[in-house]
Parts: sequence; C-alpha cells; structure tokens
Amino acid sequence: MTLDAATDHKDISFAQYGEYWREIRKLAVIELFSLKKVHSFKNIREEEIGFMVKKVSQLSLEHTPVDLSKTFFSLTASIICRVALGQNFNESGFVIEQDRIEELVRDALVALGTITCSDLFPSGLGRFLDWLSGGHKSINKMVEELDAFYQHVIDDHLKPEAAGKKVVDSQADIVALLLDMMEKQGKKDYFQLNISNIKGVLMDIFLAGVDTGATTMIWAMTELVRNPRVMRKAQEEIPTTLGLNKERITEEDVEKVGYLKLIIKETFRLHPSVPLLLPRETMSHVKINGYDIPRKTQIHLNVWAIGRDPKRWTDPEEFIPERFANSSVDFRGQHFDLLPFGSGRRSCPGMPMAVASVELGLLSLLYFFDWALPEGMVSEEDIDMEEAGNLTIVKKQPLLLVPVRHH
Ligand code: HEM
Repeated sequence: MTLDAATDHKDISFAQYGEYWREIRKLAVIELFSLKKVHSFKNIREEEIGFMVKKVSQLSLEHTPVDLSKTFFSLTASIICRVALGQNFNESGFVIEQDRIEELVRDALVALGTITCSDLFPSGLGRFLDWLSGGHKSINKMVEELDAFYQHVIDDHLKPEAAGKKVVDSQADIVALLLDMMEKQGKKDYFQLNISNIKGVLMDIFLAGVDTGATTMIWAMTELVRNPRVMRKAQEEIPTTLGLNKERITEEDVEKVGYLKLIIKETFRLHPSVPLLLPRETMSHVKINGYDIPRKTQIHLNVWAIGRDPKRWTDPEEFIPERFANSSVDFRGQHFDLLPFGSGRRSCPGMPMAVASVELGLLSLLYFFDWALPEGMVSEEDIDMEEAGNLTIVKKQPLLLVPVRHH
C-alpha cells in the first residue's frame, strides 16, 4: 500500500484523486518531516544509537563477529517505531516482536517490487493467474498483520489516558500528529483524513524508512572495511576532531567530522537503496534522446547506473570519498548525477530524518570501535558484494565483522 492507496474514496474523479494525494503528501511533508520535527526526534535517535553501541560493546567482549546487517535493521526499526508510533522496543508490552516487524517490512518490499500477472494483464486474466499462483494470499496475510499492528497502536493513542501525550508535546509521535490533524480538519467534500489514510501513511513510512536507512549503513561499513585506506583516514580524523573521552556521540559531533559526510555521499553514489526510484508515468507524449515515449508509459529512472556511469565519474567502480571534497554535487535532488533520494514532487520526504540517523549511527560505530574481519576471512577482497532485492537493493549476505572497543 502507498500513500496513493491510502484513500477509500473510490468514487472521486482523477483530478480530485490527484488533489487528495497532494493534500496528504503536503500534510506529511509539513507536519511530519519538517526540519523542526526531525530535530524534535534528536533524543530518540541519540538514545537508540546509544543502545546499539552498548549492545555491540557487550558483544565485543566475546571477540566474535557481530551481524551488522541485523544490527542496522534493528536500529532503524526501533527509531521508526518510536518516531512514528511512539512504541519503544525497550519497554515491555510491545504487541509484536521486533524481529517480526523487520521480517514483515522485508517481505512487503519484496512483494511490492515483484511484477505480478495483474501488472502485465490488468484485466481479469492477470488476477486469475495471480490467484492460481497463490501469491496474493501471502501478501494479504502480511498486510493484515501490519494492519492489525497499526490498529492496535491507533487504539492505544485513542485511549483517554493517552490524551496527555498529544501534540502539545513537541515530541509527539506521528500517529498522535495524524490523529490530531484528523480531529481538527475542516469539512472539504472530498478530502477527509480518516483512519485508513493514517494506516496508509504509516505503511509508507515503515516500508520507506526501515530498510533504506539500514541498507545505507550496511553498504557504508562494507565499503569501509573493503577500503582500509578510507577506514584509516576516517578513524584518524574522528578522534582528532572529537577527542577520546566521549561517553556518547551527539548530532552536534556529526557536524565536525567532514570526511564522514564524503563517505556517506560516496555510499549513496555506489549503493542507492532504491536503485530505480519510484515508477513515474508520462502525462503526455514526450521525446527523449530521439526516442518517442507515448503518454501513460511507466518510466523507471536507473540512479544506480547513473552513479556508476564512466561518462560522469572517474573510476566509477572505486570507493573514493575524496571525489566530493571540492565538488558542489550533493544528494538532495538538485544534481541529477546523484539521486539516492529522487528528485521533484515525489522525492523522499524522510531525507533529513534518514541522513541524521545514518550519520550518527556510523559515526558512533567508528568512534568507539575498530572493525576486524571474521576468522577465516583473509583479506578485504573476501567480503561478498552480491546485491539482492528488487524495489530496494540490500547486501545479499549479512555483513559480519568483529568489533574491538578502543576507548
Ligand atoms: C537512507 C535512507 C533513505 C533513502 C535512500 C530513501 C530514498 C527514497 C527514494 C529514492 C524515494 C523515491 C523518490 C523518487 O522516486 O523520486 C523515497 C520515497 C519515500 N521515502 Fe525515503 N529514503 C530513505 C529514508 C526514509 C525515511 C527514514 C523515511 C521516513 C521516516 C522515508 C520516507 C519516504 C516516503 C514516505 C516516501 C514516498 C514518498 C511519496 O510517495 O511521494 N524515507 N525514499
């Protein structure tokens, strides 16, 4: 389900539908993803990353490899659960296991990225073939489970005792904000935010926010261990800038460490987590590079290939963060050579939130630990770089590294 699917209003016209969608997106961008809002969740990010460092520290005593893929997924799922739902995995009474949420998010993304028979044959034939293959059953089951989870969280927010947690509190979570918007909305005839819309927005935030952030951190750490020169340079700069006596890293610290920002840009270039962005549809006939593209053609933009295009980048397959040192190229949607968050009206509204978590997460792991290859792996070249997925691209094999706490 996407924001588009968040409306039950089946009897509205195409124009009204567009207007309806724009309203939800506008609300989301202004109310949920503004810089002020992102800043208000700073404590949550810092606290969750503190928990992650603590867990990795405990594991470092055993001198055994840590599954960083799992660690990063748990981190982003915990942050999104707190920011969006006000649900803290570290507190008791959580209605669904953290592992199960991660599993559902992964399965839902695979299902969304899979071309079904109904996509190819939108008539009854496609639906019949899907029914025969049984694929729709598992998707329905997954959506039902997530739906029940969101409903539970919404019911919790509607309880009288939750009233104190309302939006007066600058840290109110996204469900509280959406319920507040619903309560205060005016009476436009076709745009009425309802509970289904709220679940749709939550579904979008979950599917868009958990996997992408984790994937970016996994690839960044993978590239760092595969490129010891870059890792050394980062690990020299960090203590020189921040000193050695910090008990925890804050978002203010991130601003002081310039090389880390270049590393993250380089990771976005080589490993954009949504390699084909979201599909677009042409509104009218257009000609691009001499090719005729008819109206209503679905378009996929391959930002993965653009990031590796030798006409645009020197040594495109190499991980060289310095290429951005004296360059104005940025990933915020203005430079078409680097589009990990897309561009234009459908670009990622969660970008500031995502970048804040990725920077802080990586900086904390680099500040407190050195990272060694697991036993049996002789050189960095042994690290598997195979990619998997469809809508989002993950590292196929989990990233296993041994943390060595250095201060
Ligand atoms: C490093 C992490 C992230 C990356 C690389 C990323 C990337 C993207 C991309 C490429 C798109 C499609 C843009 C387009 O087609 O032009 C997108 C959409 C979206 N992202 Fe992100 N994203 C990240 C994190 C997040 C987070 C943390 C959230 C929410 C908290 C989020 C919320 C969304 C939403 C709601 C959409 C759909 C917007 C729409 O339908 O118009 N993203 N993201």
